[in-house]
Amino acid sequence: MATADQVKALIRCHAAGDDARFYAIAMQVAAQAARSGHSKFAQELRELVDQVKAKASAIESVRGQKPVPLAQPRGELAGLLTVAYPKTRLVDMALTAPLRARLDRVLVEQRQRDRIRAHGFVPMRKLLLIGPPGTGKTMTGAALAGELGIPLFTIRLDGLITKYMGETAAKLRLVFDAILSTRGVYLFDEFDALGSERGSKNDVGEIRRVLNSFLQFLEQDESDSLVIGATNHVQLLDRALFRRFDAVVEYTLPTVEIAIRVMKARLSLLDTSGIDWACAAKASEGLSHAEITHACEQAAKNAILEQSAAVRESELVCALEERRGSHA
Ligand SMILES: Nc1ncnc2c1ncn2[C@@H]1O[C@H](COP(=O)(O)OP(=O)(O)OP(=O)(O)O)[C@@H](O)[C@H]1O
Repeated sequence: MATADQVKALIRCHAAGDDARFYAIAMQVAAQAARSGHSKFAQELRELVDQVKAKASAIESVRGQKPVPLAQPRGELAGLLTVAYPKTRLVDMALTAPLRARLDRVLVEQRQRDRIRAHGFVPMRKLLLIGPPGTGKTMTGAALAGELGIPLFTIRLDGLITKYMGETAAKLRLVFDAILSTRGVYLFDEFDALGSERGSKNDVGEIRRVLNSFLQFLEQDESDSLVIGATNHVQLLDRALFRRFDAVVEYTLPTVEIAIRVMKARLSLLDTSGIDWACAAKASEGLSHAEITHACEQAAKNAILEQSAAVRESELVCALEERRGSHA
């Protein structure tokens, strides 16, 4: 039977979340019980520990929260990709219900990808995010990586094209090799650089070639990574690109409700009891999530510099209007 010390140690391990030690002590108790002739109790205890351990490990792998070894792009890849390990979650974003549902669906399919594949289907993993600047496309890449506990690799295509003029297709191959070998969220930001016909006449030929190789790589890619293209200029994109993605997800400027959520979240550490949110939302009309966030930060800093814990509505409205003024 368990000694008083063992019971106390079990409680301490439980409080500290030290599962490994908790199971070890439980097994010690089982061994002692067996030695003292309580073999039925010992057997039951061992089985119980095995069951609980198996359940905990299944939950961990479904959540995809097993620690991912730190991946750091090396050699040539280092100039093409930047890596981050975001802690961002979808709850950190103010999202409309339909957008949230679409992103949740991506996560569900990712978390259950083995089951989906076992039945001969392919989980959703190639996403094209479209919409105006500052509406959360990049943040979505970070949130999906944060939710799945995998690294976020960012590839700036415009940089890739200008920096490696003439050899971009070969560089893209390196990126797609990485996509296959290291599971992560791969975000091709400023994606329109591939679909657009901007730049000098010489660039156009190069961009076409790169676009074609990109489409080929994307089509052949059967990895476990998420490949995300994000663009502010959907009208510039070649329609051929759309078909290669599993889903096209649209981002828009915030509704009144979403604007209020963005402001409340950004100012949550300060006293906002004096703010009429409907009035602040009116002043934020036409602004993106990013611009509203910046205006909140400005109003918050003003309050801090004035040694006040409260953000005044007039300060916030003024900061929002200043941002709107810079649109004109
Ligand atoms: N849905 C959102 N909820 C909360 N904050 C947001 C949201 N969208 C954007 N933001 C804020 O705006 C910042 C910039 O957003 P983000 O870079 O994701 O926009 P984007 O659509 O990728 O813009 P760009 O095309 O200019 O890169 C974020 O870091 C965050 O502070």
